[in-house]
Amino acid sequence: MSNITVCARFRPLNSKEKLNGDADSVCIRCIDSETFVFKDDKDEELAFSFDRVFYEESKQDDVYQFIALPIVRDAVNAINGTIITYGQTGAGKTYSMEGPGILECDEQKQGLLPRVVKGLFDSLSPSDEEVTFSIKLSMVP
Ligand SMILES: Nc1ncnc2c1ncn2[C@@H]1O[C@H](COP(=O)(O)OP(=O)(O)OP(=O)(O)O)[C@@H](O)[C@H]1O
Repeated sequence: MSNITVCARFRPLNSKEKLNGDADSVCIRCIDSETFVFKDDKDEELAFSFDRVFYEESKQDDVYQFIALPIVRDAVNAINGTIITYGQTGAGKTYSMEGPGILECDEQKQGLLPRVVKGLFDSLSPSDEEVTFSIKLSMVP
């Protein structure tokens, strides 16, 4: 795998979209876990491939395991990593990064941020007394 991993994630339709009948106009068709087909307004189909495509039913933990866990493991060995979400408003960036609520939410729905913090502390080996870990956290709102 290259140094940069690029994934696509589709969120489920919300209740308003379902009421509007938007399910009929979904223009994405799954091919496999790396490729989807996008049907444009001229009904032309274009295939797009990524390192991984997370479809509507994907779990927060699937996203963590694939994207963030390798970065957490590297971070413990002093290798920098960055996770960036990109997409239009309402696409699910905050949900993927934080979950439905950063302070309280169902554990299964926790996003990358709380999982990374937990993963980081879980990865530190307390048995090796020769090694000192220093963790600094900064956030850009
Ligand atoms: N994978 C998902 N499963 C269930 N609900 C989701 C998912 N992704 C997003 N949502 C819901 O969709 C709505 C919009 O998501 P979110 O706020 O994360 O979008 P955003 O990309 O951060 O938007 P903005 O750029 O406007 O801040 C929220 O109500 C969120 O809970």
